[in-house]
Amino acid sequence: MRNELDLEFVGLTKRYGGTIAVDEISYHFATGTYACLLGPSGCGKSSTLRMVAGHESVTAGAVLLAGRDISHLPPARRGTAMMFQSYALFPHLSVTDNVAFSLKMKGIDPAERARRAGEMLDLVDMSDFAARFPAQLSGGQQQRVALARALITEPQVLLLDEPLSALDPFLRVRMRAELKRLQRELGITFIHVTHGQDEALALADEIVVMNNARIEQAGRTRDVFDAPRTSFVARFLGSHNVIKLPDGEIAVRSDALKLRAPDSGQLQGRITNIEYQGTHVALTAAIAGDQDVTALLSDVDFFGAPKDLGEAVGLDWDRQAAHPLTA
Ligand SMILES: Nc1ncnc2c1ncn2[C@@H]1O[C@H](COP(=O)(O)OP(=O)(O)OP(=O)(O)O)[C@@H](O)[C@H]1O
Repeated sequence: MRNELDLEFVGLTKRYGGTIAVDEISYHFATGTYACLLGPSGCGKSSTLRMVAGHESVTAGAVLLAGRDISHLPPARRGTAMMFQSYALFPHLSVTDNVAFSLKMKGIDPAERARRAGEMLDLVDMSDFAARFPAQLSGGQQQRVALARALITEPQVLLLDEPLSALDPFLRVRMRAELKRLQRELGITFIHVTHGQDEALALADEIVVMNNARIEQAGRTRDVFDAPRTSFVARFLGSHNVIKLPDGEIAVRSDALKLRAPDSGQLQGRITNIEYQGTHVALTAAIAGDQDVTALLSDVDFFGAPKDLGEAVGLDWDRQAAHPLTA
């Protein structure tokens, strides 16, 4: 459903000289959506985000927010705020002054600035660190300050460019939950750029998968994951097999492939790898046409009827688990 505060890309295009970084992409983000722009390096994610933020000019097309074309407005007047990959805090300013910086630029008086910065630090659970300087904070703490600094402008849309990439894996998972909590509490749209599939699946209500400057597939996260339309999306999201059959290519989730006795099932294969993954066992089999497929079996199923390398197996799947691919 459309809402007057929604964000929309209309034929959004970015060229750098002869390089086309973003090629006429169109998409509508409902207000309050957590969306991830996902894709391999160089596919145009950051350029898209920077055009929304106003840090990069729009070559053609438009970014609409709340019904107005913001494509040519200065960043501070767009209703968006950006949180960068490197948090880019001012080293010589305290946490409070970093957070309050944009209010100072707007000429808001010191008492009001301190009050609103205090509220924001509370929101990101950093009140105890208000007087510290950035160098006295951990990476995760600096990131919370950067979030508070972006949110103090009360944006309708928060733009996040690889916000978790500088954190260690443990902290990354914790901050992921924090981001989701914040987005729910604020009810605003988050557009989060990542090349991590896990991150996108964990956070996003909607994912926009980009490839070669275009949107390859987009929609509700589960809809895209459950029914990839192209081999690129199936491979990029992972956990899928792309299988070439005589009548075309299909994607089948690894956990939907079932083992059968040799000479039964839809495909015949020979086991080439068995990988124990704790709760699951990933079993790879070579099938006709020099292809590999992976079946993800629960540990109980696998160890109930263990297999050996080199054994012949049949492979099968339910009809609704096969998704025909267009390319
Ligand atoms: N300032 C620039 N001048 C020229 N070409 C650029 C510029 N910025 C980006 N590009 C090119 O535009 C394309 C898209 O880059 P962009 O940074 O948007 O990709 P990305 O998907 O964000 O990649 P990454 O995940 O590596 O950050 C790439 O081919 C890149 O080399």
